[in-house]
Amino acid sequence: MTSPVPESVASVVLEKGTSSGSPCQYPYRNVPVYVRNKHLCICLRNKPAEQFHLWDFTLYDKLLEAEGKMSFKFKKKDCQVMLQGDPQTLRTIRQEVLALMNGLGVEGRSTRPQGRPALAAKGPHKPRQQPAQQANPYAKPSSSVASRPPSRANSFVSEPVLPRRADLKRQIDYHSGSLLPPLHPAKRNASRPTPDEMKRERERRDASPGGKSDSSGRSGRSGVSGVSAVSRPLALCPEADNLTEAQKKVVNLARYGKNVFFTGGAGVGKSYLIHILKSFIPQDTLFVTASTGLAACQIGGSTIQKFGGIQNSDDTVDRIVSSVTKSFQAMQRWTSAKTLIIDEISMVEGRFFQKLEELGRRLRGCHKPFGGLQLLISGDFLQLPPVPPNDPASLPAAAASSSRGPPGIKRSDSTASLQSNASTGSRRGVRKLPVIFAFETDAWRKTVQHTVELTQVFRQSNQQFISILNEIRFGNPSPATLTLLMAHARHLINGRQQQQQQQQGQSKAGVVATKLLPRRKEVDELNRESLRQLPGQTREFLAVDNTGPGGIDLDMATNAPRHLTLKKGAQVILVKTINASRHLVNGARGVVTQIHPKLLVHFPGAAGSKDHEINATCFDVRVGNQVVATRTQVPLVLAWAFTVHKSQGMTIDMAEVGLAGTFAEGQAYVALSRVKSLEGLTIHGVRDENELRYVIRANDRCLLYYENLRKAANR
Ligand SMILES: Nc1ncnc2c1ncn2[C@@H]1O[C@H](COP(=O)(O)OP(=O)(O)OP(=O)(O)O)[C@@H](O)[C@H]1O
Repeated sequence: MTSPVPESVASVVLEKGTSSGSPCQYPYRNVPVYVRNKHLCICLRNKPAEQFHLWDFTLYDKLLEAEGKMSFKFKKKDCQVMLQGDPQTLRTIRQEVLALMNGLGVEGRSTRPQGRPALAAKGPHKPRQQPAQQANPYAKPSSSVASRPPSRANSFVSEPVLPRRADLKRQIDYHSGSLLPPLHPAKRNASRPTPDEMKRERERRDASPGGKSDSSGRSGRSGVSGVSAVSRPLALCPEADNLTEAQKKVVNLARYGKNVFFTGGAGVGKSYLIHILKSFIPQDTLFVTASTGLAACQIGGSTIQKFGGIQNSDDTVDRIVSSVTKSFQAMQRWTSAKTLIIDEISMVEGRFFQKLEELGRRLRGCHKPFGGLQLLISGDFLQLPPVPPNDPASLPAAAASSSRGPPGIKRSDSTASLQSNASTGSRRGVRKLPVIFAFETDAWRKTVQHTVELTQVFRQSNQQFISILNEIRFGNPSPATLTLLMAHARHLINGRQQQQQQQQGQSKAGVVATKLLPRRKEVDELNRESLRQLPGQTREFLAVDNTGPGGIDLDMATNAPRHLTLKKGAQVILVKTINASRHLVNGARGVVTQIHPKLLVHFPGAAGSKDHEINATCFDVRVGNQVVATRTQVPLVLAWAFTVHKSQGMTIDMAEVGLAGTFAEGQAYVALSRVKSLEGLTIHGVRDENELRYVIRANDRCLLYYENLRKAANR
């Protein structure tokens, strides 16, 4: 029996079919809704509670979080329940219902549609029929179509099915807006160009002025290119109107089910694009992931390991397959996914990427790369590299047997890495292997069909600063750049200038520049010490965690701290967008102005001059559509200092970058590119231009990769 949820109150509309065929709606405002005794109960005023037995019905539920709406369709009773209320309440109700149905072994379906549920106008909802060609996930694929796995008693989700490319395309096109209706497969084939036509089209484009950079847009008019429809106007979300041509190209390739890698320097809008992609790809088959928990948190996804149900990425593929197939949920993710987004690919180790590709094929029972999953990959290989894996030869025998990399990887002979991760390794007596980037693997070559380079920088507007950062990205700063950067080095500033600079830094109502440092230990110490030195009382904020059945490490999976101590005057940064229209966005810097009775923070960049009250908010850890764990905490962290790794993906108003101890290629670039302007930047930890030159490093193989990319684009 499930415990009641008495505090769940929502506005309810019951829609019941009538004998005449037209449905009738019965609205009720703010009534208790809860799950009890295997029923979804709705307490109606002056009436017996409406009870929907979860055993009897096939249930299709829809949750529109942004609009605070959810609907359940009880197919056998020809009835729909539409709920409107606080998203958190709706989520709780939904989780209760689904958990109970799961326990009961009731069949149902969870969907997250793109549009509003047009419940009154339409007849009973019919789930889209999927082609029944599920492969046996337990067997190595011998052919693309295998037998269906035995159905599971405890399933509330219909049998997972293999996506077919044609269905995937149709679905993406359909959901992306009315402007792009589903194409008949025959028509699509008719419009698919032959290699000769493609060649002619390329020549035509190259001959036209500006044709190369504009391939996404005008080329489509000829109707010859494989992405011919790309010239159609986009009907996605309002932000899509602002997309650059290159960003639009990514969107259109994604709409056509292509595997795309979109890359570019810091601040070119890669994460922004992911939000756009999320707005039109069907949510029930889309999984948004990133290489690290923090990066995943920024785009509302999970880590790639979490998606794949991978406990230890050093394990062999055989071992991972055997553990994943024991987890129904992990299997369900692998088989129900049609599109997988991977952000911050630069930090995904090549051997692991190769394993993922094999896992995709084996677990989905399909010989195509990644088992036919559509991959949308984002990142910049000139930013932070992957952590080098352990050398199996230096591990104890048992561990070593599980760490051998998969075949199909082009061995790199050297990595000119500055990484002293070797030092971490050697501390434990474990050697590290040279890093292999994802783009160096066979899996990459087989999978990635299109690469789009985004070049327009949005984070910075000053052209001089943009070109300085570009030089740094490619590890090749000119003498003029080094001189200019050294002018921002703190130790060169005499006392008076330093004081002025501090005053400038603090002119924004007590907010000081955030220090970006290479190592976590220094960062923790600095934050602790700065807080200790502040006078006044402290107030503690403890997170309320729900780690879910998997016992997720919420420190890794969310940006919110388990334990936050604040004082009046503490430097803080918002780690979640709480009100975008008032610029209270993830990354906004502020200073605490009151801790009792309310927590007030002044954000100089926010709309309005008043201090803003900050309350605890819920951080969801999602795997695909499902919230698997939550942390409720005040969305702030101390911001005197941050690690460079943690800052990847952030925009920071004022930063003081500590370059001493920089250990990874691309690390200096990530740190320096967080600020919007040179005025917001101070550098320390380097004494002269030679030292500065030394820490600005880019990986040679990545440089070559981008050089080849440019050559190919210009060809
Ligand atoms: N087409 C666009 N129109 C307007 N603003 C944009 C556009 N694309 C990106 N931006 C803005 O540019 C800023 C940087 O974008 P974003 O964080 O997505 O860059 P990024 O490429 O992911 O950077 P990083 O590599 O540092 O993570 C954000 O404030 C974002 O809102």
